[in-house]
Amino acid sequence: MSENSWWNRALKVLPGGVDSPVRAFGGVGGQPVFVKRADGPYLFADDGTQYVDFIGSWGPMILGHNPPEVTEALHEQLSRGLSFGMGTDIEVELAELILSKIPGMEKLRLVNSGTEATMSAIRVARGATGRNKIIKFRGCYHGHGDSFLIQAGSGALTHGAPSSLGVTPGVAQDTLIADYNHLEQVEALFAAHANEIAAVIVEPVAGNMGCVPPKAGFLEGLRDICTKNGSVLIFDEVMTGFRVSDGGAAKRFGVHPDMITLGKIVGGGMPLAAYSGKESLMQNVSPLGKVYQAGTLSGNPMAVTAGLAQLKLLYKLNPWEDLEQKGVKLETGLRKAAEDVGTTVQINRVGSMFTVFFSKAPVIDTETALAADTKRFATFFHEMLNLGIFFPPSQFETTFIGARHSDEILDKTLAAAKIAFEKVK
Ligand SMILES: Cc1ncc(COP(=O)(O)O)c(C=O)c1O
Ligand SMILES: NCC(=O)CCC(=O)O
Repeated sequence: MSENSWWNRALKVLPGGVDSPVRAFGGVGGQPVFVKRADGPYLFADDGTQYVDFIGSWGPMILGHNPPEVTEALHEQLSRGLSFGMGTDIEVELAELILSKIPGMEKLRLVNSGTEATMSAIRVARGATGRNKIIKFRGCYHGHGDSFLIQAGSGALTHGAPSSLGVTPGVAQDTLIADYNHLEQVEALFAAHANEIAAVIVEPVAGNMGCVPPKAGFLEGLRDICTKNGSVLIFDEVMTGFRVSDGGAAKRFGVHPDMITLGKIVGGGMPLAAYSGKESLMQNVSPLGKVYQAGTLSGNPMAVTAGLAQLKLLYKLNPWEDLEQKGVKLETGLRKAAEDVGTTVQINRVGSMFTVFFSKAPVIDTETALAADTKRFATFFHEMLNLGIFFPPSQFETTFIGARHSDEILDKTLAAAKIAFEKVK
């Protein structure tokens, strides 16, 4: 590696060489890949190497890279201008489309990242209830807002810093923690903090400690507890929205929260996210109400164009059943490949989200996720990468299947996995 390689140059100017920790290969070692371009199901590194992309920009690229419908819409919008700082017809169209698809949501506000969406949602919940505390789950990740960097998942878990420095004790004391899938802990927190809890925020399918599905009754139980206690139930669907069904996790599981945050897919690969809620909650948002939230680039026309074009294409193609079948094929195939070489793995999957855990026991919460063998995962990851298959570089992330992962690609992935499992054994 030359002194003047991009990685060496990056290390000199970007902390850890990256703009987001999960890109640094901290959980698997080795040097991160620099990507030059992407097309359909593939990423191309700056040295020209082609990889099958199972990261999908960490979720957004459910239809693969550069669908012509999205690219053409962006070219057209580009000729009209990049940002206006005023309302647009397309933001209204996007809001109408989202609200027509996501059950129970009556109003939304567009923002630039999932982090902004969740930060704003809890502000609304606090404003509406006049209460300060929230409950979040250990190993769930809701972006990097201060209130959420307590026992957080994703890069925080991967890099061994689930609770970040720089979050004041004053903020931290208002975030109560329970274990995912452990309703009794939520009940205990409500018993100990009656009338203090503004909101419970949850990833309806956890994706940031690896993929961990909700146990039967868990989401329903949260719904009941929040209703009983006058607390706001927030589904953070930044990852699951438009992915686990055509109406996200709320529709897939038939449980209806009071607020839903969206990101990733909703922006089609551009910086766009949203928080949504019942009218009674969203009427608190400024300028209608007294909860302030704003943004110079919120509803940016380029981002809205990408999001709108991808969502329209998504509903036209209706890929969810096909994604489920691809998921089944990968899950069964991976399980068989592991069995064939005599290695034990746990494969958790919900629709097109899955994680291969190098673990002997089922993974149902953070404790069991952390019991996985991250060294074996690292070997598996690098073997797959060498064979041209790019899985997320951490045991505690979710692998995303996309509509452009053809049968042939899935077969190639399974063949690679068998070789990789053999090496890990
Ligand atoms: C469930 C969930 N919520 C929130 C976020 C934060 O979104 P962003 O990275 O766009 O700030 C993420 C991913 O990063 C996520 O997976
Ligand atoms: N599952 C984790 C993410 O999607 C986060 C991506 C990032 O922070 O770069």
